[in-house]
Amino acid sequence: MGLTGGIGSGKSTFAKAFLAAQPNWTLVDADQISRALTAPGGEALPAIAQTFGEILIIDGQLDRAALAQAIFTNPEQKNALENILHPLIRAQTEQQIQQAHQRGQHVLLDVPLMFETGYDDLCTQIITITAPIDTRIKRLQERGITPSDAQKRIQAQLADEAKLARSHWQVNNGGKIESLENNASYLSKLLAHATSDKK
Ligand SMILES: CC(C)(COP(=O)(O)OP(=O)(O)OC[C@H]1O[C@@H](n2cnc3c(N)ncnc32)[C@H](O)[C@@H]1O)[C@@H](O)C(=O)NCCC(=O)NCCS
Ligand SMILES: Nc1ncnc2c1ncn2[C@@H]1O[C@H](COP(=O)(O)OP(=O)(O)OP(=O)(O)O)[C@@H](O)[C@H]1O
Repeated sequence: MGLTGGIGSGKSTFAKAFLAAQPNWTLVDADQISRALTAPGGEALPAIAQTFGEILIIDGQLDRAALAQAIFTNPEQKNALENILHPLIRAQTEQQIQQAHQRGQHVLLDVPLMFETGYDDLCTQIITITAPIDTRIKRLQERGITPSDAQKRIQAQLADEAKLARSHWQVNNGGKIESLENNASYLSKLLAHATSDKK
């Protein structure tokens, strides 16, 4: 089952509530995989240093804010970073999905760039979380992301309308967090029932 939505839409919050209701499901999270690849000692760091300069890595730690500033203001730099990271993220995602299936678990696959990077091929159905852009910007601000940085990332992503045209389920997260959690729990039960004889 695929899960997507623009930055700050509520994917992680939804995933947590979805999984809490279904112990036989596991989360595969492309953002988490990407962060592990770029954490100290991460597999992608040497190539990032070579392409963007050693200056971006301080005491083994990637300067994520500086790299974000570089890629979200320059499409060529964004391509260069994606060319390094996306094949590695894809390989690890497929590996984690395979391992989960071998354990007999169903997978909730959280990928912010689901359609942009063709991960929809891996999914039988896709849930898209939506919320008005100004609401998302406000929520992201509480997480320390400035409105202008949030706007830049939103502009680098497929619009909600295009995501919804290729999705099976839309969950609106324009309201209270409890309402998102209730919808996640409801949908997880519905989908677990529908997929009870499949992986
Ligand atoms: C630029 C980086 C270092 C900024 O790190 P930061 O800690 O600020 O953000 P984080 O990785 O937690 O991502 C937060 C959100 O930003 C958005 N985002 C990240 N990368 C991209 C991208 N290439 N295009 C569009 N949106 C993106 C996503 O909505 C994501 O959920 C980091 O996002 C990165 O390495 N991006 C490239 C890899 C990628 O494409 N990841 C996202 C999909 S798998
Ligand atoms: N309905 C809501 N009301 C208030 N705050 C919310 C609501 N839903 C999510 N949030 C908050 O908004 C922020 C973004 O939510 P979350 O991390 O779940 O989104 P995301 O889509 O996973 O984000 P990202 O794209 O950055 O990975 C979090 O701080 C979360 O606690």
